Amino acid sequence: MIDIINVEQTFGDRRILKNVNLQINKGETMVILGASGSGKSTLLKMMIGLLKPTSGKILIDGRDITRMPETELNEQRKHMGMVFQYSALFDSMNVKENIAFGLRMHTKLSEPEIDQAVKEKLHLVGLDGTEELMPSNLSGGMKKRIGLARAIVLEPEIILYDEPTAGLDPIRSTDISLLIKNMQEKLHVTSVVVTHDLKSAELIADRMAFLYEGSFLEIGKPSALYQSKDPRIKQFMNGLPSSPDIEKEGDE
Ligand SMILES: Nc1ncnc2c1ncn2[C@@H]1O[C@H](COP(=O)(O)OP(=O)(O)OP(=O)(O)O)[C@@H](O)[C@H]1O
Repeated sequence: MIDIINVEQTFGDRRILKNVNLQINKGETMVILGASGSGKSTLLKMMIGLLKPTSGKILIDGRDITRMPETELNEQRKHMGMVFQYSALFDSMNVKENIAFGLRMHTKLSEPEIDQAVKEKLHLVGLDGTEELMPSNLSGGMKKRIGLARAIVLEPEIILYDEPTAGLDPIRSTDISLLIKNMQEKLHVTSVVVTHDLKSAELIADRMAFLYEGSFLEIGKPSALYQSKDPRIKQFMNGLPSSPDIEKEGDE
């Protein structure tokens, strides 16, 4: 379980996250929604220990990663996979080496075992036989899939996704969302997905959390967000243009 307790983040004099609390249960898919700049990626970076909060705690299975020494944090990260917004593949490595990277870093698997693990993960993401391709020869959707294969290669208990469907056309976006769902069903991982893609969120979320200017306004089943009376949530869920009146109304 991931337990975010009273987390605050300031950059200079800007308070980006304000007293954030969120519990993510084992095996669930939590989707974090919110407008650009609301602090979603900042929170995700904290969950994998890339950024330390200004104050507060982040417990993973009861252990506070914000206070862990680097060696222990690295150990913890082996149980976590991250899918980055722009795939973040190594351009000079082929698909196999990109996926095998974590295995070479963190395990002592033999070459045939690595081959087998890469093959299995490529099969899971529907890209059998692409081991020798270079990232420059892959479409955006394929790169996302390879990013996903790389994130699951160490069979993590937690997968964090930063905008997994960003930059994809609607059909590819649905493909990736279904893949995330499929992965969830097969691997029973705990997933945290940051997105503004509502269609994708609906397909994959067990629960949703709506971040607004650094605070959660609502955390609950998707229906709770769709039925919310808060004008700031209604506006986002209905894709309405921003209006100063809505912000004023929401602050009352
Ligand atoms: N290292 C940093 N130093 C200073 N400001 C930062 C830093 N990282 C993020 N910010 C600021 O914090 C705010 C929240 O950024 P964040 O990337 O978390 O938002 P987001 O909700 O993920 O947005 P988007 O959906 O556009 O990716 C932004 O105003 C951003 O400029």
